[in-house]
Amino acid sequence: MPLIQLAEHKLFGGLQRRYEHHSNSLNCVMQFSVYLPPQAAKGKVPVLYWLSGLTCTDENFSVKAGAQRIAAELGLMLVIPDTSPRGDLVADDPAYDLGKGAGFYVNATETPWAAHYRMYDYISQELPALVNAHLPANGRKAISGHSMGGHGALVIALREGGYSSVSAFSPICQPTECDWGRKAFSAYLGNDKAQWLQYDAAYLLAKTQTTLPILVDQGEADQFYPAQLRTQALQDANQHSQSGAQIRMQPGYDHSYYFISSFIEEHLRFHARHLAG
Ligand SMILES: N[C@@H](CCC(=O)N[C@@H](CSC=O)C(=O)NCC(=O)O)C(=O)O
Repeated sequence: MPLIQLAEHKLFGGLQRRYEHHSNSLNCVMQFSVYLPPQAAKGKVPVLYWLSGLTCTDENFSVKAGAQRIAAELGLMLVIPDTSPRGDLVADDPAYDLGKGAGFYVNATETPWAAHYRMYDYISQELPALVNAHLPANGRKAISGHSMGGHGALVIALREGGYSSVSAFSPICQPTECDWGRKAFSAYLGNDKAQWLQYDAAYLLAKTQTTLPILVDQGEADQFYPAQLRTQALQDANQHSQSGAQIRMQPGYDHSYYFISSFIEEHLRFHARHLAG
């Protein structure tokens, strides 16, 4: 599928671009953003995929996180997808935590969602193939995200392999046991809780024997902590699996992009180290 370039801005010596394409997984037209660091003008570079949270598009992280200055220094390409399928033919819900803007990075099996809501396949398969085919990517990749996107990043990295590292800000760690997750998973996946567990980071981490480098930051003043995020479940799973994940509590920080912009540099340096290794 061809990529149509919608916008381009020079930024810290590199290029911030927005693309549109038809997605076979999602059966609709999608947009995503890319930051190409200056090094990408001369050769292929590693890629960090960023998954955003509820209500976001690709623009929230692009505009608010302040990631591009460090990505330019480190020679990291940033690929920033949308959070759900889009368009008039796509099912939606009036609530902010279901439907458009709330794809939860799962492959829906239930009506009316299954026709388009296949964000797991889109992020883990289709988008990397598209990036590798059309952009100067060197084949090495890492993944990160925030809240619903932190859940998506952890689940995809733990299930798929192939990522050098994973990190998350304020992830929904145990969606099978919180209101956001139970609502979305009932709608998208139905009532069989065995199906839900394949998208539960705490469950997956407890079972894993992975040596994948994992970094998680959680603000202690986050308005969704602990009820929706259930960080303790990830900490328990980490101890159980001895996976060596760094799960850091950050006093005073809330759930917002102010938190993300305070620690994004550390996350990018963490990923760059492992992408180079
Ligand atoms: N509108 C909702 C909360 C929506 C919200 O806080 N979204 C977060 C992600 S939450 C988990 O996935 C977000 O990133 N918002 C975009 C931004 O630019 O801040 C409510 O009122 O509770």
